[in-house]
Amino acid sequence: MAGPGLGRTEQHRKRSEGTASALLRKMLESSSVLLFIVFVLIFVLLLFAVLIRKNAAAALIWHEIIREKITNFIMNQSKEQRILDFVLQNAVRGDPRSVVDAIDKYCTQKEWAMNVGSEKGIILDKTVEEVNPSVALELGTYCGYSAVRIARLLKPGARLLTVEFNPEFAAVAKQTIEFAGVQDKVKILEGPSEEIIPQLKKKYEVDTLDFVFLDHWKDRYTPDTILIQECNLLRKGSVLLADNVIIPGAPEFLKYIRNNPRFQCTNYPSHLEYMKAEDAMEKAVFLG
Ligand SMILES: C[S@@+](CC[C@H](N)C(=O)[O-])C[C@H]1O[C@@H](n2cnc3c(N)ncnc32)[C@H](O)[C@@H]1O
Ligand SMILES: [Mg+2]
Repeated sequence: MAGPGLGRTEQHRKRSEGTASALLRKMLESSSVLLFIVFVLIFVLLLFAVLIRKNAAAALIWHEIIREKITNFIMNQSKEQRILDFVLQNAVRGDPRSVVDAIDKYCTQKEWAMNVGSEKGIILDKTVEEVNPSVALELGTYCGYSAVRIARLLKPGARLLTVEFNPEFAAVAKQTIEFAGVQDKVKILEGPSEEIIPQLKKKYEVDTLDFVFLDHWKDRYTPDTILIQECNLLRKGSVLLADNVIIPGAPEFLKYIRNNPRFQCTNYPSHLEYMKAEDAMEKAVFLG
């Protein structure tokens, strides 16, 4: 009688041991899977960190997509609003140079942004001083950084028309420009460049443009340069300056403008705003 009873207990014990070891095995298996995932994640993050340092495209994805979206979500505020807040708190009202410097400081130390930046800004300044325009056009206003940079160099009575199709960016730029005290020289034209350019003559009383700064989406550089010519907005000696011809890059524009006998081109090697990656600006003088 005792034998079979003991056997059942033994069987039960063995079954329990079996279940426990299966559970342990499962736990070990799942924890090694977890460990493997953690290692892969760390490896991907390290790889990405190296890529960010070495590769401008990876850095832009990190700054413009991943980091910016996370920060916007946490702070419930756009990066452009943060740039404006920094300007309002750190620059001097009515002093355009301090506005430019504050934006450069924010974008160097806190968050990357697509302003022309301090290094290429010097090329922009020199070109504006050289041309000394009465009427200037900027394609791509963003937060108003380059608009303030250009406007501060304009002679009395000269004006800058700056085109921006993103209403949020245009609103930030308006406040930046007003704070810098250059609002009398700058007019923000809200809308897509392809719609605004044909309106320049009649609606905005432009005869010809002395200076054009191309800094909007790169695939619009060529069609908008053609449109500007078709609308008879250039005179002999008008100067176009195109930013970011290397990064993000405007190869089609470079091909078009350098092979066009009506333009004389000069390339100014530089670096992508707030980064070490190589970039350049292309100047094109309209020969008539
Ligand atoms: C690189 S950012 C301009 C930066 C600015 N020039 C600066 O240096 O401070 C480009 C801007 O062009 C605007 N944009 C792009 N394509 C456009 C178009 N076809 N018409 C009007 N705005 C455009 C974008 O919304 C963006 O704000
Ligand atoms: Mg640019």
